[in-house]
Amino acid sequence: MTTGQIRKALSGFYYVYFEGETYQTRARGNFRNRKITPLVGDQVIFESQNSTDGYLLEILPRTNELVRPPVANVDQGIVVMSAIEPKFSKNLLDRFLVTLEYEQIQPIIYVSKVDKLDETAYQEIVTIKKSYEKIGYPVIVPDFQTAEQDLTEIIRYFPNRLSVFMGQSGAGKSTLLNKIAPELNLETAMISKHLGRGKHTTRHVELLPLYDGLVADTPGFSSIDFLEMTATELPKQFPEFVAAAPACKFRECSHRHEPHCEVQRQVEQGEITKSRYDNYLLFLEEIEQRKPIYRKK
Ligand SMILES: Nc1nc2c(ncn2[C@@H]2O[C@H](COP(=O)(O)OP(=O)(O)OP(=O)(O)O)[C@@H](O)[C@H]2O)c(=O)[nH]1
Ligand SMILES: [Zn+2]
Repeated sequence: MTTGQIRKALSGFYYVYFEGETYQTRARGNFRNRKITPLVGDQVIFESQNSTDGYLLEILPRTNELVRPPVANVDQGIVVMSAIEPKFSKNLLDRFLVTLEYEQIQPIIYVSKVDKLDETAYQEIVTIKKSYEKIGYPVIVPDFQTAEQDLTEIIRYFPNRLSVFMGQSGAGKSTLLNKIAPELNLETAMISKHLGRGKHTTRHVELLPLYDGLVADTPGFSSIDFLEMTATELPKQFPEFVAAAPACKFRECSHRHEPHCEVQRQVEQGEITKSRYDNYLLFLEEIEQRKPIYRKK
């Protein structure tokens, strides 16, 4: 018995990596009955006499699991946001960030297509970068003058981590990944949207080695609804609210109507970015409206 990691799942087989070797395994019958589906990224206990006839015996506890792509134990999400075409959306960015925080995945923000901006629009992106860095998020914006992609800045986040790229369609995910690792030739693999569309392609995910880390060859969710999060969990996904909350008068402050709310005070003072707070209110409303509403007639 050995502990390894599932790096690929295909047609009922799980490919487990252990010390430089890959073992083809299946889930044991009694294992399947427990209704746990093994996921790529899982740390597993397996047994194998050779490289093709192994069995999965147990899945070790996960830190998280994504549905799209189906990957467990994700360490970081590279959120690719295009500066233009499609237009930069703080609403979308905050959706990604909230979801990643909820899954305990470290976000890295990368802004693409800045070479298409004029000086004024570029400065707006720089302002946005500063406001998110103040919260604690790494934001990578390529240099305007040279339009050089400073890849070293992003590459240093890869070692020893499992990364998933995400961002809306056309944001530049495959373009970026191909620049980072041309040898992976991900052009086709990353185009997830084409997979489900009538082509008889089996949807599968694979973890590929990249700069001493791993990257999922399929990008993450492109649009997000907060299906599981509750209204009380939402403010906990905004690090700057979490930092301010101990100074709120009420312990479970929703930072909305309560008096002596530190979050609202910091928004008024300009210490917390207004757009973050406005998006928080929008998301809160979305979560609340998800529940059935009973109205008196
Ligand atoms: N000028 C410029 N164009 C870019 C940049 N990044 C991506 N593009 C272009 O934007 C388009 C979309 O880029 P992709 O890399 O396919 O985007 P994607 O996020 O993988 O898109 P989906 O596959 O739809 O999810 C392509 O035509 C790219 O050439 C950039 O930094 N600058
Ligand atoms: Zn408050």
